[in-house]
Amino acid sequence: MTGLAWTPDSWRGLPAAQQPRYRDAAAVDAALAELRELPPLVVAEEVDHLRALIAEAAAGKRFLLQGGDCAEAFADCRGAIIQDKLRVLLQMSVLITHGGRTGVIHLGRIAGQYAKPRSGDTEVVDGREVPVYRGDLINGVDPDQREADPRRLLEAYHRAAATLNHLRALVDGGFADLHNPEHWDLPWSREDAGHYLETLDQVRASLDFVKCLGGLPEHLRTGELFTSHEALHLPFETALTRWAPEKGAHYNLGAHFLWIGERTRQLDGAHLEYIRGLANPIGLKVGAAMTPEELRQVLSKLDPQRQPGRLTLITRFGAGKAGRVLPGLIEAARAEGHPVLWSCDPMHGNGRTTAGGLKTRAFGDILQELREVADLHRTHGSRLRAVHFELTGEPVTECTGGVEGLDEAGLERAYKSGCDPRLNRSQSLEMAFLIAQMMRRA
Ligand SMILES: O=C[C@H](O)[C@H](O)COP(=O)(O)O
Ligand SMILES: C=C(OP(=O)(O)O)C(=O)O
Repeated sequence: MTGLAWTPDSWRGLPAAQQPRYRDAAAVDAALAELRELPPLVVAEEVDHLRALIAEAAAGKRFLLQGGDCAEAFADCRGAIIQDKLRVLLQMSVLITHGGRTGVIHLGRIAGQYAKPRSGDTEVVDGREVPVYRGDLINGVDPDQREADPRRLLEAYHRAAATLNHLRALVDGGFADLHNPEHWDLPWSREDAGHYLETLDQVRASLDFVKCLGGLPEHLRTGELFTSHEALHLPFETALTRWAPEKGAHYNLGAHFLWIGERTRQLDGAHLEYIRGLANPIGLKVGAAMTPEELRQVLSKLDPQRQPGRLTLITRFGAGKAGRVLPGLIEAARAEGHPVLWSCDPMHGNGRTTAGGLKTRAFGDILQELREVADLHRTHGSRLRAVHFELTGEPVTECTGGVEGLDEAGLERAYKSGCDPRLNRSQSLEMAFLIAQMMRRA
């Protein structure tokens, strides 16, 4: 699996973008040494299982739903918040399953999504220039806590472990049971819910029917949940990388799935070097600047064996831009024979800042990109079998639009994200209804 001369440390010495600068190098080394000894958060068997499921999605037999916070906050490592995140993913999953007549893989941006790449090194808060917030793994969102702090490396591990422990308990304890009525309280009035109610009634009827037949088999009843985060902080990720002797391969066992972001995917950079040797299924963000030739080179680096389930290409172009770029990329992947899973992240190309300085995204732009990308795949003989969203189960006000008609003036009401705006629960569910409709029509 590993390429020539790859080791978990072979990225060192290559240019590594977006790495924090710490003042106390000895404290970083001590934290990393401790991390290397701590138990892994996931096991290689689960990772292999996810890779097999992703291979099925790429072959059109499943659908991958990846979603969660932009930047998980340590302070949000709380039962109710974790439960809300799981609930919204599961609700979306049921709608997509129903609409697409397909099994859904649940992949949270959760239990480790603590590091953020940023456009600049500093920002101005209340008239003061401070280092930019890079995620709780590195510094604090509070402008007085912006120095990179090595103690956060261990804190991140422990918060991720606690989050994952709670998620596993919820799933094992039946919270993920599709029949559970608590999943089905919609956040809208009957009027607002409009024609979604009809779909919901059909979903309910289907679940009742299955119940009459004796219920779903065990493996379908408790939805599995996998974890993912951006592999950004390379020393941290390396410390969570383990040799699995029974598999003869290296795995990052800090999450089931890791991805490389748009800002760190340089061909000769440290991030691609690090990730290429892992046995995990991996993702790569693909922005509008990616050329077919560059994609060919990336594919041969990350998936030389053309392994099903290995690579998910997560496009993030912005509404109105996919038509110019995507057909060439689809053709390049096909010509090279890579069995990639195509995913659409309609969030990261659609950000803008309001006059009042809040980062937001419009529900309409997000939906437009999703529709454009799905159509382009269809017309170019490819298939979109995955989506990637920044979302939360909480009633935040960060993105505009949706059934509730949130406008810019309403954003300040409950704006919580430390970095980019997320779909709230209502907007996430509406998006799932619309994805389900799209799939049914297709
Ligand atoms: O989530 C993605 C990036 O971290 C984020 O969009 C960067 O935001 P910035 O341009 O404000 O730094
Ligand atoms: C930073 C992210 O995305 P991108 O690399 O696509 O900008 C992200 O998904 O958190």
